[in-house]
Amino acid sequence: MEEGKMDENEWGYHGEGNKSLVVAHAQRCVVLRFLKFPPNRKKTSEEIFQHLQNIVDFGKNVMKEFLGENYVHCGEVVQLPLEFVKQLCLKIQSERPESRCDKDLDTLSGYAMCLPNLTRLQTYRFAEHRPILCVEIKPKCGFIPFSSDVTHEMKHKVCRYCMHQHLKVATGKWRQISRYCPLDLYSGNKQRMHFALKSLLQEAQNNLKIFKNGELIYGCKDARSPVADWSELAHHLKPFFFPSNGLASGPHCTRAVIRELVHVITRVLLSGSDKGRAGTLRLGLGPQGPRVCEASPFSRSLRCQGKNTPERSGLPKGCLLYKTLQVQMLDLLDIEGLYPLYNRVERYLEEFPEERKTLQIDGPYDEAFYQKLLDLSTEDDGTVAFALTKVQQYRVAMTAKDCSIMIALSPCLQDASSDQRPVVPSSRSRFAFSVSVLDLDLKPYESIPHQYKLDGKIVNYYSKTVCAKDNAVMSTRFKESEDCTLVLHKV
Ligand SMILES: O=P(O)(O)O[C@@H]1[C@@H](OP(=O)(O)O)[C@H](OP(=O)(O)O)[C@H](O)[C@H](OP(=O)(O)O)[C@H]1OP(=O)(O)O
Ligand SMILES: Nc1ncnc2c1ncn2[C@@H]1O[C@H](COP(=O)(O)OP(=O)(O)OP(=O)(O)O)[C@@H](O)[C@H]1O
Repeated sequence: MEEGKMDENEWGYHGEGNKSLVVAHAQRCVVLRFLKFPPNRKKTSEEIFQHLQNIVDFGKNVMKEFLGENYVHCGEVVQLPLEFVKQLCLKIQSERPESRCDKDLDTLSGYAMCLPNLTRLQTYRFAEHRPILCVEIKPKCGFIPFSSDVTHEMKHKVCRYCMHQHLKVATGKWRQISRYCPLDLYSGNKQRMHFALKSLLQEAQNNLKIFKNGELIYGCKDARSPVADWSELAHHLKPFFFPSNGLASGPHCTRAVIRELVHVITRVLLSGSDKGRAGTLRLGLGPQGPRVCEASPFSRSLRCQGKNTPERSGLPKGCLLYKTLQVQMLDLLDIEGLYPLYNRVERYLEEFPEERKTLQIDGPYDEAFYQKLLDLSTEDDGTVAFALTKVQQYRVAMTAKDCSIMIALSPCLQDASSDQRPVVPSSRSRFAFSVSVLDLDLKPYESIPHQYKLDGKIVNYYSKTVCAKDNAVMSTRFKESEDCTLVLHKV
């Protein structure tokens, strides 16, 4: 960043999550990511710098190793003029969704992360003039816990996302239950993946966003957001998928465009485009746990039709979904098995608080930290070292369960070379694409008790409320089995 030249008018609000807020440069292909905090919980500049540096180090030393260097963009910590940050904060305030305003942008430290704008195709420093479509997916946890420490039988049948949906709707976070199930997306089975993506398009929540030329055109901010409009989305997408064809508008056109989008995204997700040195995933965790979630409308529909559970097509090893799932599976013990180990570390730290640094609880997230994560043993020898390894693996797994995948697509001519970028065909066009992963901030050690409580709350709510009313729920998720069958055939 050229400090003297920072002008807030060159930056615009781009998006935010629970812990950070992102602004994008109008011309250049970069974003600034600021931390956010509750109004009365201010941190010192030094603490904020260290927090951001830890995020960068964790990306470089851990996530790049696990996921591959082409997928992970760590960025750098930058120091900005305080006046610029203050003015920027005032400028963007009105664009922030109300539901995110419980936290304030950090305007006091002057530190932020500078990252490539992942809604643009990577490899370009400057924004391309060619149109660019970008789909952001937050896939969440793609497996059902296989740990023998799980005490709630329901957790072996229904995935956390599907159970959590019910609690989220009950507490007003979202308006209606989504038909999306992460296990369908991670299945590697094209039909299931199509179903998962179409379900995300129907009920995006915070799991799907679509950007055109860097601008958000689809996705909801909170439960008050208007219902998604597919015909408007199709209007935006039509020039990408049917560039020279006078496909009439109307429901037929909308369906055709959405189908193209779903098919292209599935192909990209199954591609192993990572040709970098790293990404040789050293975990090698095999498929474990059930293949399907009993609450997924897809598997329910198959059962209604008297069919067996779908074949496990499996994800290709090079693809980002496969690698992400492997990192998620570092949660070997489930929170139920992990929590007593966390308590062991806590007791140790109460006795020897000065050891917190040696144990690398708050960093540094270096090569040594990474190496310890590769120990997959689950034999508890009663030591603090064992407990600590499992705690750190759990934090990394939780990070992978909450990250997002960005797919940028740019149309390329039928015969043009793709500048060595991978290309995905659709029926009527071709796209150069890039896949990246974002929000790879290591989950804090302190969040473990919260995770433990939340887990119990999600399962108890689901078991007591939803299972008791199973028939009623069936009718809200998909009215009739024929209806669901129809949807499966259409995609
Ligand atoms: O616990 P979950 O599964 O609800 O995930 C939280 C997310 O909610 P979601 O279910 O995706 O709507 C939540 O997302 P939203 O703020 O709801 O968009 C955050 O990503 C949160 O992470 P952090 O505490 O900010 O680091 C996430 O918390 P972590 O559990 O990943 O710490
Ligand atoms: N490098 C990037 N390029 C383009 N857009 C980005 C980039 N980083 C983040 N974003 C956008 O900003 C949004 C918020 O960022 P991010 O997910 O990192 O926030 P967060 O607060 O850490 O999220 P969470 O709620 O999961 O904790 C993302 O959903 C994405 O749309």
